[in-house]
Amino acid sequence: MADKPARGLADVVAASTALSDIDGKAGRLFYRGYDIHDLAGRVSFEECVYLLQRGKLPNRAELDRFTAELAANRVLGKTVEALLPLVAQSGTPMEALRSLVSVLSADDPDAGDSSPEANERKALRLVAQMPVLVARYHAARTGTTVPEPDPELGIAGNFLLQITGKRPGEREARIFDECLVLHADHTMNASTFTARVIAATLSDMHSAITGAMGALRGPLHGGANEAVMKTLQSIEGGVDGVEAFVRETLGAGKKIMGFGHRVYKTEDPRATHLRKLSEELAEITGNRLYYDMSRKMEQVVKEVKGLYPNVDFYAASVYHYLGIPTDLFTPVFAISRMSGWTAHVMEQQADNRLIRPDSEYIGPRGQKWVPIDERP
Ligand SMILES: CC(=O)SCCNC(=O)CCNC(=O)[C@H](O)C(C)(C)COP(=O)(O)OP(=O)(O)OC[C@H]1O[C@@H](n2cnc3c(N)ncnc32)[C@H](O)[C@@H]1OP(=O)(O)O
Ligand SMILES: O=C([O-])CC(=O)C(=O)O
Repeated sequence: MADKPARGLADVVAASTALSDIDGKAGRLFYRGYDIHDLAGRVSFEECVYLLQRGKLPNRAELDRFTAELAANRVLGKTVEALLPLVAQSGTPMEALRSLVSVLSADDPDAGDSSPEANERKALRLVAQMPVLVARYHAARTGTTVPEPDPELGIAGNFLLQITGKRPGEREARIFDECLVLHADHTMNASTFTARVIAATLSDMHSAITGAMGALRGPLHGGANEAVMKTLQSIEGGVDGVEAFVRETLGAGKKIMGFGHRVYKTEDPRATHLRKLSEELAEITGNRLYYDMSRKMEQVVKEVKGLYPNVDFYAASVYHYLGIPTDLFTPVFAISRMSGWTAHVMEQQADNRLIRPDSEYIGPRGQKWVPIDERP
């Protein structure tokens, strides 16, 4: 007989990883041993991708080569190009993009090859393609065209350029770059676990990433950033309406998106940075509304329920201030997390064993089969 399951696998150690580590009590996060507080604002997203996928921080020459390879792979193949206009008319962005990510494998020159070398190339391509895919998807659904990438800009700057149609200010590009670094990896979160389960059957990289996209979409995971923005926009009376909204919502036993975390029992260290970035953008844009509402909401939720904001909470106002449409917030999360997912797939397959836990049977036993015509 199986043991009682840990509900939601809480506290179960499901894999070994050298990619990231969390101290939930102290509110600390590390990528390959580097404290997120040391990386945020200091390394570019490209350096962070290299760190996760290749195992070390790159030196100048390595980074230049890697950046050039990423830029060379910012293209979509003919199958995705053909399907984009059709898929862009359907469902939500995450549903459409999940399907399109799956289609990327049709044009991948390494399709059918899951060797470590092929996986490394696929991992780089997926990180390079994802921002272009989101921008092209957005253009297809709005009937606009995407500006050519600017060779002077990195992944973050080019994404803002392609989504807003305007060259971002230097500070805005750096702020978004920092957001991508902050979201890159996070131990055994639901989407990463999904990717590893798929990878552990020795399936292919694109299958694992497609599954991860599906898991990220839900509002209990990456979908929360979009939900936070919608919540802020739904509150009447701006800052003055926040307290009543929070008390009413929590009083009714409902959740407020962007708060709480399975692992952090204190402030999520990424929220510390995102709060500062939100405040800075409130100043730059001259629009403090969503930052001030967020501060108030944070204070009241803490007072009433003792919960802290997670990564999705201040990411919402930051992305809004950067001019990103609300329904693309979760795709933006995927642009960043692609680096972690792909690295986890490679790590899983480098030392693989099928992931197949047990279950506790709670149904009836001793049932007797009855012919179909005699069943009540
Ligand atoms: C990138 C990310 O994935 S970060 C997380 C993004 N998700 C969200 O922001 C959604 C809102 N938050 C939540 O739903 C949860 O905090 C999760 C899903 C993140 C973590 O879930 P779990 O560890 O399973 O905690 P669980 O949902 O059981 O919550 C424990 C208690 O705190 C309460 N709680 C947790 N989060 C919240 C919240 N955001 N609002 C109100 N109450 C909450 C629960 O109602 C529960 O209370 P109870 O013991 O009185 O019933
Ligand atoms: O770790 C988790 O459960 C969710 C999270 O914060 C993330 O994926 O960044």
